[in-house]
Amino acid sequence: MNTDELIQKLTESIKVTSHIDTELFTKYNVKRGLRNEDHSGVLVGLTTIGDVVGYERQEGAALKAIPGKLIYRGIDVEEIATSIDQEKRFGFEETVFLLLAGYLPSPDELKTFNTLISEQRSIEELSKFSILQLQGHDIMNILARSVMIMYTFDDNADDISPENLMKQAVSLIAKFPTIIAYAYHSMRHNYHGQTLAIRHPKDNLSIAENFLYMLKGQDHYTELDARVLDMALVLHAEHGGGNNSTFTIRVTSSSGTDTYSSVAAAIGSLKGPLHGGANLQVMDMFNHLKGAIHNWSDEQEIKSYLLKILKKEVYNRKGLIYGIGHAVYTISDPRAVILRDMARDLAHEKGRDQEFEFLELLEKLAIETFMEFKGLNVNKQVCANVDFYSGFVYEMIGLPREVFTPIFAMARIAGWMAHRIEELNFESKRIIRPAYKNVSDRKQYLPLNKR
Ligand SMILES: CC(=O)SCCNC(=O)CCNC(=O)[C@H](O)C(C)(C)COP(=O)(O)OP(=O)(O)OC[C@H]1O[C@@H](n2cnc3c(N)ncnc32)[C@H](O)[C@@H]1OP(=O)(O)O
Ligand SMILES: O=C([O-])CC(=O)C(=O)O
Repeated sequence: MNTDELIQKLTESIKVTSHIDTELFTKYNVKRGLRNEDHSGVLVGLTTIGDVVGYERQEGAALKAIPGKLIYRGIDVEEIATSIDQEKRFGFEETVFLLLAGYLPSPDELKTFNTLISEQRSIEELSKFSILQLQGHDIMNILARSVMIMYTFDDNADDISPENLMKQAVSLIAKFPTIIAYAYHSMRHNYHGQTLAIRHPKDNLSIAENFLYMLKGQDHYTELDARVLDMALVLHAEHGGGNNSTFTIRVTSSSGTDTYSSVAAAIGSLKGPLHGGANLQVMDMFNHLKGAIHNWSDEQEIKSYLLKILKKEVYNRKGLIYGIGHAVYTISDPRAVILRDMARDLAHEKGRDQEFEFLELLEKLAIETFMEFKGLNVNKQVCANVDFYSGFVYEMIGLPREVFTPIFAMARIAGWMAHRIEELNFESKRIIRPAYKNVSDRKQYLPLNKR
């Protein structure tokens, strides 16, 4: 047997080794995906950071779907969004402070915090050149590797004392935009023959402005672009302990591992197309649908195509409509509602109303088609999630698709670090170690000469 044949044989074994009867989950009362029958999540922890609300639990009755709410440290994110919008100021730094400290900063605290972030943006020369040398097209992957490089250059990398954790949190939050901008330019230079532009971060700019500056250069972004990005960062900063990447940070932190290993793991989780990577998938799907649908306002044509997607007959044959559905939200994801309004206004300004109307119609028809397709098999209402409009918004402010998911990480690093700090510091902490029931048959060991 040659090695290719062996790989083939090993691959075929997956059908057998990975087969587990679905009814066994019911038999042993195993909650698939840590989810209850009614789709609500199995309670695995307590937190004081984010609260994600999509339904009400009524005594002795089924869950009641309600419009989604997202709360950061007790404060409704919609209130934060409204306030920064009305006051025409940047809100991500304040949000980060709120998530890390548990309260809103005073003007003086915010000013000092902005200075602290500014001071921490630069990457030491050695790490910078190591990052620039990293090969690869995927910036999420480069970001994860860059974070591991930071471990090498941190003299206190393994110190998990509260003070050091807070210092590492601020440093990572400040450096993520720099790393992402460098990684993007390096990728562009290496693979697309473009000029290698390595800008020093600028003081006195908000995180959103500095990222746009580092990515696009002076005079290549507007005040509105920066405000839109800032709002997106505020909306993506935190989402409770149960989302896949934050749970990853909590699981890895509970083993006592270092910050960089834990954050790299979370980046890997967020990249997944069912999680943060969906913002890219939505745009790919949208671009496909723009070509595949002849009449962008023909509801019948659109619905029959979406049905084919769900039946795995067209597009990538995965059967998923990206940007639709959520583990917690039912009637609405509050972030998608805000991003949809932003997308509408921006599309108007950029002369892309027709595309926006098509995307908005897709949202409505995807939900209808999904409910009709699933019929009685799904006892849950679905809605557009945060990823449905974000890519379109980023595209309109001139951001390249390669940074869509990294922007999510640039915001979520705040929530991740708040959860890591909580996981390592609450009194009743314990290593996260659930159980798996083994459902295989016992077999006798056969000596090599008898096989
Ligand atoms: C930042 C974020 O992570 S937001 C989520 C981003 N991800 C996406 O947009 C990808 C598309 N959406 C999905 O895959 C899902 O809705 C998820 C992963 C977000 C949530 O999945 P689940 O927790 O399984 O959702 P839920 O319990 O509501 O699923 C009910 C059923 O509908 C299916 N379903 C849910 N959403 C979709 C969708 N968009 N397209 C097709 N089928 C879907 C599920 O696979 C599940 O099918 P099953 O009963 O045959 O197993
Ligand atoms: O909560 C989830 O499962 C996914 C999500 O929306 C997020 O992490 O922002």
